[in-house]
This record gives sequence, C-alpha cells and structure tokens, in this order.
Amino acid sequence: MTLPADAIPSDDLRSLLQGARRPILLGVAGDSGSGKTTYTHGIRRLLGNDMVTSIPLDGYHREDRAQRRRSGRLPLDPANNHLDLVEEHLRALRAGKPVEVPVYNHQTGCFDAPQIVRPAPVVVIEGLHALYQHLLPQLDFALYVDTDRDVKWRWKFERDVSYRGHDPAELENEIQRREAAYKQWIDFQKTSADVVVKIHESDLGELAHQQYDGPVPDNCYHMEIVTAPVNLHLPALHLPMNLNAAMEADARPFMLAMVPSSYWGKRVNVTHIDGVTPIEAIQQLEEEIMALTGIARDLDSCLVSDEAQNSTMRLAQSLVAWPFLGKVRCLLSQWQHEDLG
Ligand SMILES: Nc1ncnc2c1ncn2[C@@H]1O[C@H](COP(=O)(O)OP(=O)(O)OP(=O)(O)O)[C@@H](O)[C@H]1O
Ligand SMILES: O=C(CO)[C@H](O)[C@H](O)COP(=O)(O)O
Repeated sequence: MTLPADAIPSDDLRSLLQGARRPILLGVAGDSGSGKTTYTHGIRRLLGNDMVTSIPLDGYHREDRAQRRRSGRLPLDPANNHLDLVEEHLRALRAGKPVEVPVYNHQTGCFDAPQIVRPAPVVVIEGLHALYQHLLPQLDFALYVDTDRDVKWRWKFERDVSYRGHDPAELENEIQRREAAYKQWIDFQKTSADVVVKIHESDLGELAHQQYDGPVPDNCYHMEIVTAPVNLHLPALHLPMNLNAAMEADARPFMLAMVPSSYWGKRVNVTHIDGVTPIEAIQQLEEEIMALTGIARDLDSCLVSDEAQNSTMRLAQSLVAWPFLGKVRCLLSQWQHEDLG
C-alpha cells in the first residue's frame, strides 16, 4: 500500500506505539537453537525493553521432557502442541487483553506455573510453529530463521548440554531424529515470512576466492537477510564506513553485498554479510534507528546488554529490525488516517 507523504507520523515510534489502538504482533519461527531469540534481540534493543513482550511457544507443548522420552514423540510435531490455544491467545493479545501463558522450564524439563502476560506495544511470539497457517492472520509481521544444520546443531548442542541439562548421547540421538521432523513440520514456514535470515558458516575464503587467506574471526558467519521488496516510508538509513580502514595493514575482512533475487517464486532483495563489520559503522547505523524509535541513550536501564553481541550480528539484527519498524510505521499511519477520517 502506498501512503501519501503527509500520512507519515512525525513523532517517534515509541510515543506512537504507546498510544496505538492495539499491540503489534511479530511471529518468529525456526528450529530449536536456530537463533530466533538472538535475531529479534535487535528490535528489543532498538525500541527499548519496556516496549516488547516475548512469548515462547515452548510452554504450549503437550508433553514435558519425561513424557516425550516415554512416548517417543518430538516437540516439532504440531499435534504435540496446543496450537489451538496459541491461536486463542494471539487473538486476545491482539485485542490488548492479558493471557495466561503456559511456561516450559528448559532447566528442569517440566512445566512451571502459568504466567499472566499483559501485551506490551510489541508482542513477539517465538517458537517452532509461530508461522503456522491459522496463526498468520493474527500476525502483523513474520520472521523465519533458517540456520544451516551443522551450525544450528553446534549451537543447540553447546547450549542444551551446558544450560539445559541434556545428556550428550541422548541429545545426539534426538538431533538425528529431528532432521526429518524439521523438514516435515517446520521448514516450509519460511515461504510465508516477510523476512528470512539464513545463516551459513563463513564464506570469506570462497567469496574472496584465492585472495583471503587469513583466519576466519571468531563467531563469524555468512548471513543472508532475505526481504520482500517494500516501500518503507522510513528515512534513509546509512552505513557510514571509513574506507581508509580497508587499506591499512591490520584491515579486517568484511563483506556486504545486495542482490535482487528470487525466493520460492517471489521477488526478494537479499543482503549478504560476512566478516567483521566496522564498529563505528554499526554504532552510527544504530544511532539513526534510535532517532526514529525515540529510544534515548539515557534509557540505558531499558537497553539489553550488548556485550555478547558482535558487530556483524548487530548489523544483521538491524537489518531485521528495519523492515519491521517500516511495517510498524505503516500500520500506525494507517490507523491515524482512519481515526482522522
Ligand atoms: N550468530 C551467532 N553466533 C554465535 N552463537 C549464536 C549466534 N546466534 C545464536 N547463537 C547461539 O545459539 C544458541 C541458540 O540461539 P537462540 O537462543 O537465539 O535460539 P532459539 O532459536 O531462540 O532457540 P530455542 O527456540 O531452542 O530456545 C544460543 O546459545 C546462542 O548464543
Ligand atoms: O524444540 C524445542 C524448542 O526450543 C525444544 O526441544 C523443546 O522446547 C523442548 O525443550 P527441551 O529439549 O529443553 O526439553
């Protein structure tokens, strides 16, 4: 939809969202350990923690870990989840009503007491089945995280053994059983997403064929942000880079490519990033986004710590957050127009 320029609200997004007629719902699907929480983290950081409620769908599993061990069923099976209850809750949240969310505790493998969740202006619904067909009409924006199997299994294995108390041998066995289940029940959801994040091992060696022979920096991945073309109605967004850095002796590898492409029969734009994004570039980019969202540096208490985030991950998070913020702004303009009309 094309809106006239005067329909674009001039106030910052935080203030507008606080007065919006209803919460905005963002669905995030992908496999376990694919990085769903990590890649929506930017929206939280750039809008402010107080503006976002997250609801993990793991609480809607029908069986806890011990029950699954006995039944042999996997949480990826949609029939092993209360997706009807998810739909009911999304409707309520969209209407601004609180819901009683079931909670799954990954440390114990058991369900905890349910929690009352009141929707913040943005509600993130995150889980294996978040973009299932009957849930899509309740969502305003859909994100899918599609991480290559070796990468996601490595992340999952490390996390599940260190923080979720899984037995390594049992987990390895379960991961193998998950392969086919993922293809059958989860993977197809990417075809409905507004943005897909694809994560591969770093391709620095391949991309700079026979040129780059340095070490691949730690935590460095080749990420593709696949975005359906949109008319963003947002101010220009810059990635300012000091090109001198590329000519100095200690230059670090960084690749950025923007490639119009096609994805499951649809026209898309794909932004590829790999290597180490210069930190000043990402800081300035985030400043520009914060000027739009209206989050101030003095709201530090609302900001989520950046320590664990590397600069290229932050660039990927911003590239996910930006089209989402574009959609938010478009909805707010539409509602403002309707209220005036
Ligand atoms: N780019 C990255 N670099 C390094 N580690 C990463 C990256 N993205 C995610 N991880 C690691 O992978 C693990 C899983 O990430 P995350 O919690 O975001 O996944 P998830 O899809 O939300 O998982 P789940 O649904 O199982 O809770 C985390 O331990 C995180 O630190
Ligand atoms: O697919 C998953 C989504 O995160 C988990 O495996 C599921 O939630 C069960 O958790 P756990 O393996 O810790 O018992």
